[in-house]
Formats: sequence, structure tokens, C-alpha cells
Amino acid sequence: MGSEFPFTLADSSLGQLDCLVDGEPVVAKSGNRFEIIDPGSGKSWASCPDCREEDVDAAVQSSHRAFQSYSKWTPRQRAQTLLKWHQEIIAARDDLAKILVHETGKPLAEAYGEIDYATTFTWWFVGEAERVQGSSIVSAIPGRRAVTIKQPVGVAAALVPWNFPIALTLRKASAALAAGCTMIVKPSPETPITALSVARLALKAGFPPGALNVLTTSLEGTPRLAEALCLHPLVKKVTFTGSTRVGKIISGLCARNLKKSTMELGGNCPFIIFDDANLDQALGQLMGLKWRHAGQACVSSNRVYVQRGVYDKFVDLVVNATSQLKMGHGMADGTTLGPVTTPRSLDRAEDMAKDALAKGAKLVFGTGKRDASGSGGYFMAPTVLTNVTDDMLMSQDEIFAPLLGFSVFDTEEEVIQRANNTAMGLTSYAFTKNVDRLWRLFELLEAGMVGLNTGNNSSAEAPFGGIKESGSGKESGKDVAIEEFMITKSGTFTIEGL
Ligand SMILES: O=CCCC(=O)O
Repeated sequence: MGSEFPFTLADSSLGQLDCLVDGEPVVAKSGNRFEIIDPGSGKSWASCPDCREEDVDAAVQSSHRAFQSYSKWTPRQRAQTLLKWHQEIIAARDDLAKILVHETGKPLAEAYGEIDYATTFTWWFVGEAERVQGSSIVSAIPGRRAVTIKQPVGVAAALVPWNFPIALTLRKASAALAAGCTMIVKPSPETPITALSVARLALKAGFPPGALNVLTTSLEGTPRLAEALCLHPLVKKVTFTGSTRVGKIISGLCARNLKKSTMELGGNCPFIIFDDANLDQALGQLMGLKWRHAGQACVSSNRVYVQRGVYDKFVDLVVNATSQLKMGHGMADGTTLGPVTTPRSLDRAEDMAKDALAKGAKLVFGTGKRDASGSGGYFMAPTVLTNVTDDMLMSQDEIFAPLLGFSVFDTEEEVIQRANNTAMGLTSYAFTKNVDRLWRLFELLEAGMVGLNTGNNSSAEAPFGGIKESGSGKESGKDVAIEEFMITKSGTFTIEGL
């Protein structure tokens, strides 16, 4: 470990910071480690093994061995063990929340919120494990019948991002384990400890050694480790959440061997408010969505379009509510806006604000610049811009920072065209009390998910995933998510006497 843990853990086993392979703590073959930085202070507080491609084979072989027995467990055994895991995670909620704050920077209340969201996935896949079904088919050919069965695909690799590290580890791993797959998780370099913690709890819950392995690596090691996992012949499925740029690389690596993959990629999500919307409702939803984790969610509202009749009023409401946010370290009392997780996000946000201001946007709150108070943390005060146009960088790319811009629109037709005018298609949001318009928007907005009078449409029970360059495949939801980890096999029988 680098420096001392800055907090005490009720379960000291969660302070074991080596990789987890075959149920054992494992270090990198090189012996190297990398530092974990608290984004709220900019200081290192722990370290993890800096694995490279030479560390991959042992982890995959372990997961492959585990798969031989685990895939034969009955669905009920899997469901019961998932339930035990779910309970272990809930019991460790306080420890996990503190780790999350120190890895991601998010405020403590949001960390608890993420854990509660995360355990909706363990809970959901307890149920899904026993609901996998094939089908029977009467053939067009006399005396012939066909059936389909679903089988776990094999060892899966999960490449998990740093913005919701517990929720997204659990969304991927619960589906894989429910399906009968084993999994190797490669967490982001910023957030390895949450993944290690939940994997240790999986072992405690009764999953066999190797069912859930974790390999950690630094930012420099990430491309090589990810590539080795994607290309290993015994890895049969890759699930990735991250940027569209990296998703295209991962998808290309999987395509080389025609490997199954799920891609949850970037968004550029429009948030549309019509004149007839309930503005208090829209305000509450926008505040929750935009400032959650300092704007660092793929589903965050990236472009906010407000109809001309309520534009000034709505901007005022948002500026007033934003002025009540309290920026600070995630563990400090009353903090409602934490730092961003990486200094790269600050560079990007500053570039976007500068570009927007140069092209005519107006600064109505904040500075558009990183915090200069010298705290050492990666802070940027919430910034609100008006007069934002579609040619600005912040309208074209994912912002991933506490920077919010407003654009005005006049007609439904215009806003649908502008909302869809992007390569991305993750989620869109629209607020109106006109029920016909609501349905039209649902059908016409090009996105894998649409929030109608809500800014929160992520849930375990609904399929999560984008279209266009926002990805392919679904995580969560009935049938579709577990099927991402299964193959469908058909058997055809000739039956004499029929
Ligand atoms: O940032 C990506 C995932 C966030 C969510 O599950 O709502």
C-alpha cells in the first residue's frame, strides 16, 4: 500500500489491495504498483498492482477452470449465491461508500446512492438466473422437432469505467454470474479498490475461486492489459463501458476473433423542455442529472434545449438552484458537488468553456475554469452558459464535467432535428404535458433510451444501452442482459412415428 488509508474500515479485508486471482491476493509479475489518488485532495492514498499482458494468462486460466464447474451449478444455486453476495455488499455499505468517495471524489450521499443503485443489479439478477428459458419448435418437415437451449458463453472480461465503478461492476458481473459465466474485471486505474472489494465479498458469499477475478493496472498499462484480455482465446465475451473512441478499439479487437461484445459508450444526451412543461419538475430532474458526480455520467444532460417562451424563466430557476450547491471534498459535511475524478476532465471542460465563450456563449454562473484556491483537488465550480449553439465543442462532444449550457428552440420539429443531429444515441430526455407530443418524441428521438418527464431512466429492470455510436447490446432488463452472456443452441430431432 502507498500511504495509510485515510479512514478506518469495519471489514479490514476490504483493505487488501492486491489483485484477486483464483481466490488469492496476487501482485503483478513485475512487482510494480501504481498510486490511487483522492480527487478531493490530489493526494495518493493507496496503491495497487500495475499488471501487464504477462499477468493475464494466469487469471484467464483460473476463470476457465472455475467455469468448468461453475457453469454446471443449477440456476437456483447461482441465484442463492448472488443473493448472499447482494447481502454481503449491503452489509459493507459504509466501507464501500468511503472507498468510493476517495476513489471517485463524489459526495458521500451520492456514494451511498450509487451503492443502492448497484445492489438493484445484484437483486435483479438473482431473479433472472432462474428465468432463462429455451423454446420448442414444430418443424415444417414431418416427423421433425427442434428445441433451443441457452448456455453460458464462457469466461467474460469486463472493462469498467471510473464514474460508477460499483454500479457498473455489479451490472456486468451479476449478469455474467447469473448466466453461469465466470468473469475477469479490469477496473479503471482511478477506481480499482471498489472492484477488488466487491470481488472479495463475492468469494465470501460462496462463489468459487476464479469465478470473479480482478486484475488492476495503471493508466499506462490499461491498453496492453485490455488488449491481452480481448485477444485471449479463452475469453469468449467482452463487456466494455467507456468512451466511443476506446469502444471502437475494443470492438475491433473482439471482431478479430468474432468474439461476442457489449459496448456501452459515450453519450451526447439532449434534455428538452417545452413551454408547457412543469418547470419545477424539469428543474429538479435537471439538477439531479447534470450535477450528479459533477456531470460525469454518460447519461448526463449534455445539451439543454429550452423553448423560447420559458427560456429566460427556466435559466433563472437553474442559476438560482445551482448557486445553492456546496462544492467540497466528498467526505466534508454538506458537500453536494465534489471534484471531477481526473485532471484530464478539467482540461477538457476548460477547453469547452473557452471555445463556447469565443463563439458567443454568455457566462451566467461560475467561471468555466478550474478552481484556483490551491486545495490540490480537481475542482471546478459549477458553470452555466447561455446562448449555446450547436457548432460549439460542448454541443458536439461529451462534457463530463460541471459545465451546463442552454440553447433556445422554437418548434418541436426543429428541436427533434437538432437533438438527433449527432453520431451519438444513448439517451434523450423531454419535458412536456402534451401526451401526443410525448409519444412522438419517444418514437422520433434517436436514442436507445428516452426519459419522458424524467431525468432518471437508468434502472435494473429496463434495458440499458445506446444506439448509433453510443454502443451496442443491452445491460440490465429482462432477458436481454443475461442473454448477452449466453449462446443459443438449437437441437433438431427426427422422431419416428410422428
Ligand atoms: O455513466 C454511465 C452509467 C450511468 C447509469 O447507469 O445511469
